[in-house]
Amino acid sequence: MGSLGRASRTLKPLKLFPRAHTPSKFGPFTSILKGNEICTRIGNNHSGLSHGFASHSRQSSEENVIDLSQYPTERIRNFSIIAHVDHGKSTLADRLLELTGTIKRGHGQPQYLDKLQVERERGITVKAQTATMFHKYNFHGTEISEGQDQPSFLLNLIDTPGHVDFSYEVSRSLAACQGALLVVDAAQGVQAQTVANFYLAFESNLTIIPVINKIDQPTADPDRVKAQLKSMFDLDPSDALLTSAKTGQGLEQVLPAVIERIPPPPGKSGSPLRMLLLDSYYDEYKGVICHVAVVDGMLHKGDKISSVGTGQAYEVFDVGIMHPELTPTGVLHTGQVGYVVSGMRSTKEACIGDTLYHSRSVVEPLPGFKPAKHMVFSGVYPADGSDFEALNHAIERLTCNDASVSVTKESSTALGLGFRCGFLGLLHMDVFHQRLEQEYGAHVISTVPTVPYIFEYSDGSKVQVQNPAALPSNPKQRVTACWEPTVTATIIIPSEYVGPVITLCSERRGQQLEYSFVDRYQESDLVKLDVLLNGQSVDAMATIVHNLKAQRVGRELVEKLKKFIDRQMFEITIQAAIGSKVIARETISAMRKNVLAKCYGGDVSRKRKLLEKQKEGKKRMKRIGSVDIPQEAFHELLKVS
Ligand SMILES: Nc1nc2c(ncn2[C@@H]2O[C@H](COP(=O)(O)OP(=O)(O)OP(=O)(O)O)[C@@H](O)[C@H]2O)c(=O)[nH]1
Repeated sequence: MGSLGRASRTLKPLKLFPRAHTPSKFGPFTSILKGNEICTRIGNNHSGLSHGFASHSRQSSEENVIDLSQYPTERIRNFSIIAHVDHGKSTLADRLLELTGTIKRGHGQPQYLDKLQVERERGITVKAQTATMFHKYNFHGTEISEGQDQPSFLLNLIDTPGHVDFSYEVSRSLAACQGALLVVDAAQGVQAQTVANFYLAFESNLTIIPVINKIDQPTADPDRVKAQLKSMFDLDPSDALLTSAKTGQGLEQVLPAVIERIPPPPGKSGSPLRMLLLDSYYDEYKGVICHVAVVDGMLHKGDKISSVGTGQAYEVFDVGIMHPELTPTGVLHTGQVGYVVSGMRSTKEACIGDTLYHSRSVVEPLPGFKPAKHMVFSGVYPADGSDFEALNHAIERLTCNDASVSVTKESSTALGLGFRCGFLGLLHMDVFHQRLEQEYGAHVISTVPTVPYIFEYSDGSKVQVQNPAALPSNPKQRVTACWEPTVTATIIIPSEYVGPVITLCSERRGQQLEYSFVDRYQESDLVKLDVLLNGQSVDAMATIVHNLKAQRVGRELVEKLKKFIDRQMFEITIQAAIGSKVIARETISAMRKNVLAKCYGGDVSRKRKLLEKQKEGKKRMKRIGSVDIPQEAFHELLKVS
């Protein structure tokens, strides 16, 4: 589809905040923002500082204060919060952290887990973040004897991004979870990323708890959203939690639902250690800090561990949980999610999806993650050619925290040495550039983004081209065929947007393969079935039926009516008709009133007169058609289909 223009994706407007500190170019800088309780650092070359926690682990005197041995797998729940963009994941995460006392209420920093500067400026989550919470809860209402405390649960919450460009973060997060809160905006309802994230969770066999959020909005329509959840995902509407992360309404149901409905992690504590490397980032002082999920076994500080991916061995210097900052615990048990510092110095050592295990044991590697699929490629060059090495260093550090970017070195006659980077989308590319600048002070020039093409040359060879410079200037001379990536997409939109969307698609050379209504209207042979009483159509009884069923329905209708309409002083004909064609008919004979009953004796002419009068009356009533139809007849008609 050609190189992608910026307009092809909706980017969130950049909210610019005054920058109190301008990072010196590629040099270290540290600024300290103070919240009510937690002091968070941000900075450029303390890449961990960009997460707000790397250099701010809790005091080592706190080590072992949290006794993780109290949390066997039955008392652990690992869950992600997934949703479409802006449906309130991070705000809900804030409330849960407050509810469990993990952060102070009114900590002064909304969307606490959105720690990157780029996240705060753009108001979107780009990195999944884990936080460990502790919550006392009476599971299944188990009886608790007097003086005995409610059992405490260890809950690992992973807040994930909503934008499609960061869905790699979502799929990695789900690998550490057994359940997910599927948050849906009560006014907007199910959106594109709700569907995509639902299927990610569904395919990972996670327990999905629907949370209809923002119920405080005047346009909230939770019933409509429940119906969507049922029709699109077959989620039971009665399972949905109704919340407002803004006002706090309904939040008290969330953690009980997490504990009751999501199963504990399935790992085996007696088996040799297996840890899944979920994420990593680089800290100037500690080296690479790995986020891990302990699938089996147990990890202690001082243990020797090895990587399946690289075969290298390390000693564990520090181990702990994110509560919500790095909190050393000295140990991690089966099912727990935490961090490990083991002296890895380069990003190449921390391969996301890798299995870490005790050096002398033999283990089956964990499945890991599918490699990221790069959709957009662009060249990244230092603005000043002499800064190539510094840029190299910065990109290496940043890719440690964003494993979904592919990087290869390249050179350009005009720009010198640089890198060709693959991204998951244009927003991803934009965010990567912004992070390079904000966290590493790198000033870069990026080339026009392009999708990967395939070219076939006259010698029969096929090459994937991610850089226009790789093509000969007159491709016609040597290129025999070329291919561009396409997708077969299903676009679901409200009818008022159909026109503009079709225009947009055709502008992008999209071909419309099929067009249909989601609520599945289809051409049908329908007829109006009239009910006539004494030849007069009763509009309230008319119905629209399929032509094939008309005969049967018509017959049933007239039979039912015959049972429910009382005999009257005149004959009643009941007919079912399609247009002028009568398809069923019944008759209710007249009641014969004995008008001569009081006529004792008397002459014949008087009796005849009375009978004539009766006949006239019947005719009049029949003509007017005032047939009394009891209420039940209408009810019974509803049952005919
Ligand atoms: N009225 C109302 N607004 C809410 C509620 N929850 C969140 N918001 C607002 O919705 C906006 C988006 O909230 P976030 O928590 O950042 O949403 P998110 O799903 O984490 O967004 P991404 O991470 O970018 O996908 C913010 O302005 C919140 O203040 C709610 O329950 N009611």
